[in-house]
Amino acid sequence: MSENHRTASTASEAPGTEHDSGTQGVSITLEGITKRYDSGKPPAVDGLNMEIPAGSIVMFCGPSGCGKTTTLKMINRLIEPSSGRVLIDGEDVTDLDADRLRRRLGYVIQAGGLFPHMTVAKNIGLVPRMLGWDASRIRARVDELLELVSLDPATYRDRFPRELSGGQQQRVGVARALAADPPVLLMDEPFGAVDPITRQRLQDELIAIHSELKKTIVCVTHDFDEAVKLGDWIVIFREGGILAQYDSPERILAQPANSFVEDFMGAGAGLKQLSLSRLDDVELTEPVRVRAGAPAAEAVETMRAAGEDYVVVVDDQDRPVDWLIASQLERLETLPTQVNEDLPVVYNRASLNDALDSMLVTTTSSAIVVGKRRQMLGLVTVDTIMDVISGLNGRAHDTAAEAPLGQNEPEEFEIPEDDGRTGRNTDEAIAAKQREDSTADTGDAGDDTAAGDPAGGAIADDTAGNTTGDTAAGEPDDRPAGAHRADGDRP
Ligand SMILES: Nc1ncnc2c1ncn2[C@@H]1O[C@H](COP(=O)(O)OP(=O)(O)OP(=O)(O)O)[C@@H](O)[C@H]1O
Repeated sequence: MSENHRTASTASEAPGTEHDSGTQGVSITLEGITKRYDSGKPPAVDGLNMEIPAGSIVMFCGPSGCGKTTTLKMINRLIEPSSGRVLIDGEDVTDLDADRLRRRLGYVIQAGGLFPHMTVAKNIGLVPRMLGWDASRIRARVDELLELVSLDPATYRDRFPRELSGGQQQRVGVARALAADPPVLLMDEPFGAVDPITRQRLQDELIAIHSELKKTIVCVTHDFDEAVKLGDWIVIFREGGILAQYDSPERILAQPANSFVEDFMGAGAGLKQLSLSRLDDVELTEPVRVRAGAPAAEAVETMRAAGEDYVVVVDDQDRPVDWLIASQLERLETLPTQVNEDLPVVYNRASLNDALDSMLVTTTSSAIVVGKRRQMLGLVTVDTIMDVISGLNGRAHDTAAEAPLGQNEPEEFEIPEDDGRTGRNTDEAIAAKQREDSTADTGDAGDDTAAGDPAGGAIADDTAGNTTGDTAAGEPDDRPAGAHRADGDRP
């Protein structure tokens, strides 16, 4: 289980107070926020109510065009809500002037969003300069932040963004967002533009930074696995900023609230649960260990005495060399000393998913777990992994009581009079209207582009696909707010 998940239960209680390593996170409350870009169309976000607990990481997930970025940008007022309020630590953001807003909300976008003509130090010092800090204070802060994001200040301070790799630019972007020590960090697809290995490293660093600073982090992602890895809580939106589920990763994986969430997660949700647990966290099985080069007959005796039918051969430093079943042992004079490269070996920091992968590749029902210097710690078996899945299902139940509140109260939506239907704002009416709008969008992608949406037709196409599929399936019970309210064990 990742560090952030271990701290999830305390994160929601984190006070919004100062401590030694900086300002801790504060809560964010969305009160019925709606964004309507175009008066003739359904809102991009509709009557969204949501609590984001202080000090937690909340991941916004959902298909393209469902309103994730719009919701995020309404928090820092890059987009003004058409109606509703956003409260940061209980204070309405519309009452905050630009300086106070900058101090409270750091913002990270893809590829860091750095100014190409400014050095790293200038980029990071941008907000402190606007806030009138003196030069020596800014310089000290820049160096402190570069250390925090694992970049050597002397090497990187005076470089320009073009002289950095994608991952380094992203780190500088995070440092810049943290410059004025805001209690809240908003991130929009922060790791979208880097390769998978750098992405994994940056995710691990974000978890480390979060466990040190305890900021409130709201992060938009396309990648559900990233949401599971980073999130204390995950929000899955459907079109129109409608909340399909707001819950812990464990619970979303074990108990998706509706078929939309199930479809969004795709196949293998059970397996994704395994990426929540590390081998470190599970009890390993101790096999019969025998020394490389020893007489095979002795090994058979030791194996029989232990009531087992296989042994693991280790070298004099306890590193695995081979494993042998009884019939193989009986054919040998002495035990092998040559390392069998095909052994399913996994490190103890790996996830259970990694362990299962290694078992599948070698078609064995267990894997050898090693720690520092490749010393064998024990075996993990398929049975252990199955037990963990059942345990996660139980824990998913436990997190239900802590889940933050979230639901939509869609605003009254007038069906145009000449449309031949009557009635307002029923699920069916909205669904029918959306279906119609989506069909119109698909046929006229140029309209969206003209409205200022840079992704234009691509978004319209996706959206049309989803809406038509969902509503045609006729799942009135699938409305997210209803699904939440119907869930008796939630607050
Ligand atoms: N400036 C704009 N003018 C008009 N419509 C917009 C504008 N910005 C976004 N939209 C529309 O609002 C809806 C939500 O867009 P938003 O960017 O919030 O979605 P998203 O979930 O972040 O999508 P993606 O994952 O593709 O970035 C989409 O239908 C989009 O076309």
